Amino acid sequence: MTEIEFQMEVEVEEEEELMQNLRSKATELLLREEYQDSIQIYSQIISLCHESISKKNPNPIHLIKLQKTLCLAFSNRAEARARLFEFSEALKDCEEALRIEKSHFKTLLCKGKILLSLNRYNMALDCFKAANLDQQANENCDLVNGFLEKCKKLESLSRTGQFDVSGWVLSGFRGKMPDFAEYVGAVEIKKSEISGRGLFATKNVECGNVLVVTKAIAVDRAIMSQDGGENAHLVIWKNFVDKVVDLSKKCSGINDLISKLSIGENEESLEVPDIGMFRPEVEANSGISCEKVDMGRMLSILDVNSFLEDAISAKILGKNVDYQGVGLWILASFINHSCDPNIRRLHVGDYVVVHASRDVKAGEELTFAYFDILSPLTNRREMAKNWGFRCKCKRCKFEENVYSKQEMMEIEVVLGKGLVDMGSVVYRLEESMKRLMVRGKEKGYLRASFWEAYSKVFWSEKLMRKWGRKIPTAEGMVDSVVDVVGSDERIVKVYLEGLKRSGINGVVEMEKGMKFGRGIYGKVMKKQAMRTLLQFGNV
Ligand SMILES: C[S@@+](CC[C@H](N)C(=O)[O-])C[C@H]1O[C@@H](n2cnc3c(N)ncnc32)[C@H](O)[C@@H]1O
Repeated sequence: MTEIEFQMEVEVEEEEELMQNLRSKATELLLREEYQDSIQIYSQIISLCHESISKKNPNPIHLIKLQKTLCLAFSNRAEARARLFEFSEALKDCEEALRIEKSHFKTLLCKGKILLSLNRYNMALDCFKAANLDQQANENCDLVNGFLEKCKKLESLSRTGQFDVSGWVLSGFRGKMPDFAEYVGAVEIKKSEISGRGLFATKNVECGNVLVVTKAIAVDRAIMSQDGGENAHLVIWKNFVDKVVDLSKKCSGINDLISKLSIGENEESLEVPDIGMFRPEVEANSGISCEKVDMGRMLSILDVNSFLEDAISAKILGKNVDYQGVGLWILASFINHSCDPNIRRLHVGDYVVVHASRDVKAGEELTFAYFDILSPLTNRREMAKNWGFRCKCKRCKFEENVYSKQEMMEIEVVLGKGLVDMGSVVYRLEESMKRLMVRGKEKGYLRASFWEAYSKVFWSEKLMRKWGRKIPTAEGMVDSVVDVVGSDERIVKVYLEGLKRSGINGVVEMEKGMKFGRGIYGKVMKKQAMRTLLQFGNV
């Protein structure tokens, strides 16, 4: 061996030792979940490898070792970056690793998982299929097969929208939560007559059909103690805001989407985004966001667009009624409120499922209720005010008009006092509607507003004995209210109680009950599960 050759061998040995030390350090940091620091060390390894490879005449065996080290460093840096939601950078690292070793098992798994997070189910499937051809797949058979199955299922769900939570509901919400994928059905975003932009149906939609399924950008939840009060709400809100801000800083795609949301002012001048950008399989901007987050604007956006998971979600998650959650579901944020809505939302895990709560015609704006709409106009105005707007829906416009009549005002005042015979409130309202010639849908509007009075009468045998003959039947009242506000558990329960009392329990009546159930839960729930949730009798 010449002096030069000896010198080169020493250098190679020293370099290999240095690499080995760096690799151990980076792996340790990765395992300790100190991703940022591990990224730095992997970057150092990558630079060292590039330097050595670019030297003239490297020893072929050493070159192979360097390529292996480089491939692994790219792969591990991708893993760390993916953990930090730096998906675009992570994908670039995966490409570099796969350029060196086309079928690098670990990298293919990492790339597949990133693509799954980005809702690109088909491309993820290709990655896991390629990984399955590698020798290492034999030792990781269950893992790879699990991913392959998951991709196929999510791809099919995102294409067909045929979600089903029945099994989970029937198991009492125990066991594995059903799989959900992003789904964008027959909808588009357009200018709305209500305010700014809104979501619209592009086809006729049957009651219960799923229109959108989308995952929260961030959500925070807690079980409220009895005396938790204001403080507990503030803690949830703060955690939620922190999560959104953190994500916006890390991912420019998310930051871009959030910046399209309304701050509740000048909505008419806002850009109308193409629905295509919300579809799964679409390449989103997943780069690192360099922009600083404007906290004032962010807080206004979250104030206007975040939703509380409502009571049914608590039921769906099997938690108690003190359970509270707040989240941001971007596509759902384009949906306006109406007191005459045609869709409902159901929360399952981090997903919100939006479905038609009655039959919808192509071109109709899709609206859901931001707050309890089975309440009088004055209360609804108050709730809309808390949301920062004055409701411009058809029902509010009609009721504002009717309330100029003294007798209607008086009925609302009496209802507000509470301690009156609710039968007399219902009777007065029905008589006033006759006198004022209120008909059809408008009757439903007012009955929905005075729901509290109607339901108290229908639930009380005593009041029914006294007023039953003078007021409409429970079935008639339910039909006209569902016609305007869509289904609601409280309405269906009154309907079922009415059937029980009258002893009518026929197929037609139960079919109708099922249709109401589909309006509440959507077609994600089959008959048996719906019966359980609504506590249908022996149907
Ligand atoms: C979640 S955003 C709905 C989408 C919004 N229109 C947009 O263009 O981004 C909520 C905001 O929409 C407006 N909005 C929603 N429903 C409304 C209604 N019924 N009447 C008036 N404004 C409404 C209010 O400004 C509210 O703060």
